[in-house]
Amino acid sequence: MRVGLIGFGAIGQRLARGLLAHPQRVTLSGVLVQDLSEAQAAAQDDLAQLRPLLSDSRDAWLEAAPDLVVECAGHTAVDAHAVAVLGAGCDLLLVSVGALTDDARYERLRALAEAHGRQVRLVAGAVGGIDWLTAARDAGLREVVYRGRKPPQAWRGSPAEPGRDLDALVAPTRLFEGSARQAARDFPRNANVAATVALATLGLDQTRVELWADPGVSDNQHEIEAWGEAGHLLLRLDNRPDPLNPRTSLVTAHSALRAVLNWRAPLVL
Ligand SMILES: NC(=O)C1=CN([C@@H]2O[C@H](COP(=O)(O)OP(=O)(O)OC[C@H]3O[C@@H](n4cnc5c(N)ncnc54)[C@H](OP(=O)(O)O)[C@@H]3O)[C@@H](O)[C@H]2O)C=CC1
Ligand SMILES: O=C([O-])CC(=O)C(=O)O
Repeated sequence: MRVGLIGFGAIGQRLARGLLAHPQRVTLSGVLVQDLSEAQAAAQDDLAQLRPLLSDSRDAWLEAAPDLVVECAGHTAVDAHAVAVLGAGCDLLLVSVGALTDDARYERLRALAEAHGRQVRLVAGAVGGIDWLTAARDAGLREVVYRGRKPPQAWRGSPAEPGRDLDALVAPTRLFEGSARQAARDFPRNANVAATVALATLGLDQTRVELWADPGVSDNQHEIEAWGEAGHLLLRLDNRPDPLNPRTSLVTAHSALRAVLNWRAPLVL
């Protein structure tokens, strides 16, 4: 299977490294980047072999004929490239799940995938339990809450920063309380998982979200609680941040890698 990537940041680099470790199962067809010289500089050591595969031209990158494209670049990249990728006949794995808080975009991508006989899949990413949640949804769910808790510096550059000295926080501070739709829209680099949990369960408007900056934690904590006919789920993950981008959990790239390797595997777990 030929796999193309969009984005070569923390997730893209870690995922590329993982794909290169499975040459018998996947071939990296190309990496679409925004800033070519920055990407060339990032492609060091074991990633140096990727330099010829980096491209800032979507047409040239698509000419390498990926079967599957993994988006790991952000909401604006979904906006810019998802339609063209599906139009070119590729499957699409989205990491920036929060981009689907736009209902029109969601429906457009779904319809395009259907028209081309392709699939859009959403990565589980930084969270777990999505299998239980989707099964419990079919059994009947009443209430779902997602709580995200990260160190203060992980919220830099987000709407929580203006008017707040993140470095001076001495106690856990709630930055947001509301719907998953609003959380994922307002915090596009921190709350994609709010959209993932919501899309797997009660939907973007019925799933409740709290986001916290907590000077007492060093991991990215994700807590999911759900009540329904199938029972009660209480799940907490203490995710190591990716050193390249501390607002992103290190496991996210591995979740994308697992999804790619499972795409056509004869036996999947
Ligand atoms: N589902 C999940 O569990 C998670 C989802 N995410 C999502 O994944 C995204 C990527 O995360 P991460 O790798 O840590 O972020 P990084 O900021 O480390 O890397 C993103 C890279 O994508 C590049 N980029 C941005 N727009 C485009 C574009 N249109 N075409 C090509 N490249 C582009 C950026 O370039 P530049 O620096 O020039 O902007 C940057 O190099 C996040 O923005 C978030 O939306 C993140 C964590 C968890
Ligand atoms: O990686 C994480 O911990 C979660 C994250 O940033 C997101 O959902 O956007």
